[in-house]
Amino acid sequence: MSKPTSGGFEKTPGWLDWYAGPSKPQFQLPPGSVDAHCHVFGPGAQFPYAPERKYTPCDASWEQLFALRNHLGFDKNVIVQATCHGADNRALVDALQHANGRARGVATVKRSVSDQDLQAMHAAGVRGVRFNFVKRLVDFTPKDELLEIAGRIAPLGWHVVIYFEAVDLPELWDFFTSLPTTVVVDHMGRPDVKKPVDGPEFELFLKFMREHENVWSKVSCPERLSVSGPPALDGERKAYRDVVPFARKVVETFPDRVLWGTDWPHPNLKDHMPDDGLLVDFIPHIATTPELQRKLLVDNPTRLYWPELLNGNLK
Ligand SMILES: O=C(O)c1cc(C(=O)O)oc(=O)c1
Repeated sequence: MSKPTSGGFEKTPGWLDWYAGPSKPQFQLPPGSVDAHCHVFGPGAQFPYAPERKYTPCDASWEQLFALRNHLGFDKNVIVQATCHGADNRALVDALQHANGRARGVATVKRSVSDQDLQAMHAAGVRGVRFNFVKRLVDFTPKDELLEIAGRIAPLGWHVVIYFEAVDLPELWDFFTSLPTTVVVDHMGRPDVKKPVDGPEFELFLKFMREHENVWSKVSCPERLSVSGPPALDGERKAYRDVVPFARKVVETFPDRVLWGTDWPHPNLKDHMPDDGLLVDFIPHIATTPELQRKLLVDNPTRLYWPELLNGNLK
């Protein structure tokens, strides 16, 4: 049955709802694993979607997100502000405040944000801001405004999350490399997986990480990047194989600067909605040893989002 969006909103035509009844993963997540990229949507009646949004989703509440966390076997979440909420972070902050310390957040802010707002978000668990360059999702924000924001959040110990398409990296390079904080790339900078993994486009992304030790990457979203499929549905255990060489390359080259997330509730998928249990079962194909898995799922996200939990045991 189709899921609702509340508050009098109407879902974007063709919207795919998140998957109900995901399977239990066969891959056992290491203790302390973090789903480091997921979202909440609304609910619209409580937290209206932003007037400037490019899509209207079905609702996806923190209760539903935390139920998925428990079902899949994650310990914690990093909730990333979804573009359908613009720079209104209330749904995100509400989710963080209901998480009992088990969620941290990445917000979207404008130049007009006050220091008091930033402090309040920090107290709720926000640890970063997201700059989005994907044209179908957001209107353009001038770089001087983004740099000003980066300069203001840096002293809080926050980082910048960037979302862009691979073809735009050359043009954005100078801006990205001028950012003063840790920089986390969403979904590997969206490589075109039809192109060779050792071709010039992906090589530029690897060079970006190699030459800048402050740059991290989420090796997430095979369901978005895959061209050949097959989809992670109906028990399919060989899903998204065309993405594996790209994600593996990043995990193995930069094991201490990679993160993984479900991307639940998977905004804007057009073709299918994955079974999140099977998505978790994709992880051992891209992080092939227990050590790489522990770094990807536990050590790295803990270092970035819960540094206060470290007691000298983690590198
Ligand atoms: O590719 C996307 O459509 C997408 C959208 C959003 C968002 O709307 O925030 O977040 C993502 O991580 C991915």
